[in-house]
Amino acid sequence: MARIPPAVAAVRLAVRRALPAEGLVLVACSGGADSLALAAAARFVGASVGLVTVDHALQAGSATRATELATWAAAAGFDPVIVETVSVEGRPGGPEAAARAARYEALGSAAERTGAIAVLLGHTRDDQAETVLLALARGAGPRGLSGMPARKGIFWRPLLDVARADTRKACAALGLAPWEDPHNSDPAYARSRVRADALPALVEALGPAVVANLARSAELIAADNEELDRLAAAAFSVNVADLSVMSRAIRRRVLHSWALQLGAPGGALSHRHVAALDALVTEWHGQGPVHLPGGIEVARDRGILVRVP
Ligand SMILES: Nc1ncnc2c1ncn2[C@@H]1O[C@H](COP(=O)(O)OP(=O)(O)OP(=O)(O)O)[C@@H](O)[C@H]1O
Repeated sequence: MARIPPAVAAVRLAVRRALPAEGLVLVACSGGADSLALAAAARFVGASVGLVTVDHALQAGSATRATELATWAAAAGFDPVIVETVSVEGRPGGPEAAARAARYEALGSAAERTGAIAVLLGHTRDDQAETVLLALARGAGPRGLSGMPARKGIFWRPLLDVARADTRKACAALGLAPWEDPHNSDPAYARSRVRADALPALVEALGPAVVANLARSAELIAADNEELDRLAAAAFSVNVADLSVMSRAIRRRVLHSWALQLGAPGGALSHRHVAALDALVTEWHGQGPVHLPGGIEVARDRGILVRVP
């Protein structure tokens, strides 16, 4: 029997560890090397595996590419095979954020329609290391430094421990020709520059373990972060007397989650906003209301934090 190429074996092992014993899973496949290698491995190890590809209709030829991928998937035995065409226009944020939001929405609705228990995403260890570096560079707190979770709801990332080089090698070994997204090498994006320059420079200076080590830091921080979130949820209060006796770490989490509950958009809510809320508790000198994103105002009124109507 022919020996299985190590990269193919590595991807299959990671997928085998993540997949449930039964139930439909959908692979979210862009046609890029990561999600193509993921799809091939899931098809090999999984009992019931479908494939969904999203056409954002932003690049020339995207519909043809989606059709070609769907044709391959059907021939390879994925069932169901779904092409979701989404409209990115008229959504808030930049084009990248809009495309991402539309994509996750379409993937979620495909899962709902088909009764799939999970949607598998192809993020690799390298993606995780890039995410952590970007988070460090913008001064993120533990939440950002936790990187991408291996599971969040129906979205699972089985390849977070797999090197990107292995997904490429696996595709080559299986005779699959991945699509190269021009966005990924466009230096206009910070992530592309991290991928092309910053991370390779760190590897050059500090050795190849840097990538796995950054990903491991994310995992360690994520575990602590989750525990702090649990403690904050249990201690939740907007009463100044209660807030004053909490540790800073817990109090700021309580204030952050309250701001989200009030409807402040998570993406726009920054460290600065939470610090201003914190000052209502710890540096009180009769200051005016704190302005949060989303037009929300919060003030301190007789020992309680309140939303200003
Ligand atoms: N057009 C697409 N159709 C289906 N799945 C996709 C598509 N684009 C990306 N994905 C899925 O998302 C994974 C990550 O892709 P990519 O890195 O391009 O997205 P991202 O914007 O970084 O995602 P995230 O918002 O999760 O960080 C892919 O491996 C694949 O599983």
